[in-house]
Amino acid sequence: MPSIPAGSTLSTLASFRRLLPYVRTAIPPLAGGLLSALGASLAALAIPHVLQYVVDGPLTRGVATRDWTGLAWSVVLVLAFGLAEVGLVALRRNLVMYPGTRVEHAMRMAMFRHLQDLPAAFHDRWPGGQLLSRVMGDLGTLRRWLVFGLLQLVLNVCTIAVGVGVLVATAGWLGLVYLAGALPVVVIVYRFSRRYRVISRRSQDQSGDLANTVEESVHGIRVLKAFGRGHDALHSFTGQADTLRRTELHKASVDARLMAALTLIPELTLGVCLVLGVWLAGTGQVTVGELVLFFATTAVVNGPVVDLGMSLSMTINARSAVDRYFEVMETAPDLTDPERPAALPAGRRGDVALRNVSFAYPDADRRARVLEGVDLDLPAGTTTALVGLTGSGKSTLAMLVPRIYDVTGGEVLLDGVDVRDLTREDLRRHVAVAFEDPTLFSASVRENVLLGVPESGPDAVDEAERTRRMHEALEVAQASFVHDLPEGVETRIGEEGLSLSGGQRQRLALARAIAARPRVLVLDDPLSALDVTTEEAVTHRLADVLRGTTTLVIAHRPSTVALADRVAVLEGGRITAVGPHSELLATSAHYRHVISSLEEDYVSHDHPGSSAAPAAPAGEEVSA
Ligand SMILES: Nc1ncnc2c1ncn2[C@@H]1O[C@H](COP(=O)(O)OP(=O)(O)OP(=O)(O)O)[C@@H](O)[C@H]1O
Repeated sequence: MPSIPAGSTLSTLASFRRLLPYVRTAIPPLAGGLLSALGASLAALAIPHVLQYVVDGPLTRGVATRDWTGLAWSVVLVLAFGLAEVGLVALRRNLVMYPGTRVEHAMRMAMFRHLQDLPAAFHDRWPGGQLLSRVMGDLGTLRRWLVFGLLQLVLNVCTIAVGVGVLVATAGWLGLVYLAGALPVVVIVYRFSRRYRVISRRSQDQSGDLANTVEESVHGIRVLKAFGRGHDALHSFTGQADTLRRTELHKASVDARLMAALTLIPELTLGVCLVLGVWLAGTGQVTVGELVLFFATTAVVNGPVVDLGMSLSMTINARSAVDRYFEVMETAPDLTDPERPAALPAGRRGDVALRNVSFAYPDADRRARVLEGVDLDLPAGTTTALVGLTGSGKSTLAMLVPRIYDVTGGEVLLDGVDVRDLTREDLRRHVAVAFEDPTLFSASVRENVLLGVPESGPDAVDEAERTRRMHEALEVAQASFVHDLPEGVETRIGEEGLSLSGGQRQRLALARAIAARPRVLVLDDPLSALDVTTEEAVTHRLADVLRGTTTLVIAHRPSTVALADRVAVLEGGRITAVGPHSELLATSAHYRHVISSLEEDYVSHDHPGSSAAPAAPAGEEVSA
């Protein structure tokens, strides 16, 4: 499990206070809902008073005087209070329903936005399932608490307070005896809260882990099937599901013990009160009507005492949900826009320069730098292939240009401006990326390809131009297969393009980068899944399109090197040589070594039986 914070040291009140910005607009309707609920409770508490009046008044006198008017009025009053209770409960439901869903929606949107702003290092560390369970499950828990648990908690406490006040005022000692029953309740509730909080947090974390396992298994279903590991995945899932089940059972048993105590203690107290009450009435210290009022009121109060358990557990679950939500929200997005963003100079066309760049992954040892003192110029309009042995840091270097990660030291300049001084929007507009492992979204081919073409804003591109760009990009990327899809470019492709082949997905990702018409194109081995013929066709067309665009292409295959004007060699975290392919072959032993290992990989893994000849730039001979 990565270093995800567990639990919070904040008090419950301080923890909930963080909700204020989201619930502010919901406070008036929620308060209205609370008042309606309190009104309903008061109406319920008023009914015993009418009963006392009936017993001590009309019932006693009416039998002797046959005056039933008072009794009739009492019946009308009981009916009126009953109807008021029902009406106020309905009003409460209506008042709280919409604000609750609004708060949930706003918090969900805020979290999603925040997740987009969080650095790639955060997503390296946090499993998707944990985030999913926070965005979905925890916010659902919080909504239910806001519209039900919170109101219920306040309502229960108020009803109990008013009810106990009425009991003490009605029957003095008898009321105090009832109140004494609250002492063990307070101790039990305190101990329960401490215990339940730990279990509640554990259960929510375990739900997140389980969601993560489902996500990983579904995502990697092909690998699991290919290696016949479905059974192992099921085994691991069953283990986690069992652990969660045990935690839930533990939670339920702690909850049930509280419920039992909250049911038993008031009943026992009531038994003592009954004996005492009968004696008090027998000795004339209270009237029969007062005794009826007392016990009818305890009947109203006992319900909220029992419900207190449920509203408390809902509150504790909600508190864990709030903690889990803010653990994500309070993670600072370190890839932020500068306060005073710089503008790219007009008339320049994408010079990229890396100056004394060093980089270490956030969780790695600071001394274990992947890059150290990298200096590299990518002149505007040129194509540079980046080569190096596996693990030498090529992808890492490429990710520094679009600020997927920020440099640890040094600077990356785009047309002389540090990329950290640009807004991310500006940067994304000018730098497009295609990765080896392309992600496509559950959307149409058109939407996927045009992802980087702005629809609105100062650089908005009109619909006709968007369509033109899409067709051009699809043609360059040799992705004409989209026209054979059931609805052509309007066909929705599955999550991450799972319904397409690896090569088809790569070509769409490449088309997406091309359609964005960036100043700078970063291609991380974007042709690796293509067959020889398609690769040659794409390479040929790409060379035309790349003219005028500054391109950094990570080469895992000799053929990709063929695209480049120059080659940069990454070795031991540094750029050790830059120059045309032929020059490097003559001067750099390491380059020859890298190229020969690329050729070996190419022939033995990718294209057995083929030679590396097409890979070499025209007129060059590749040799180790
Ligand atoms: N997210 C990450 N967190 C920590 N270390 C990482 C991360 N990604 C890569 N690394 C490490 O950084 C080093 C460079 O990785 P990188 O992917 O940049 O190499 P590469 O040259 O592109 O490799 P390949 O040719 O195999 O794709 C490797 O040692 C790798 O283990």
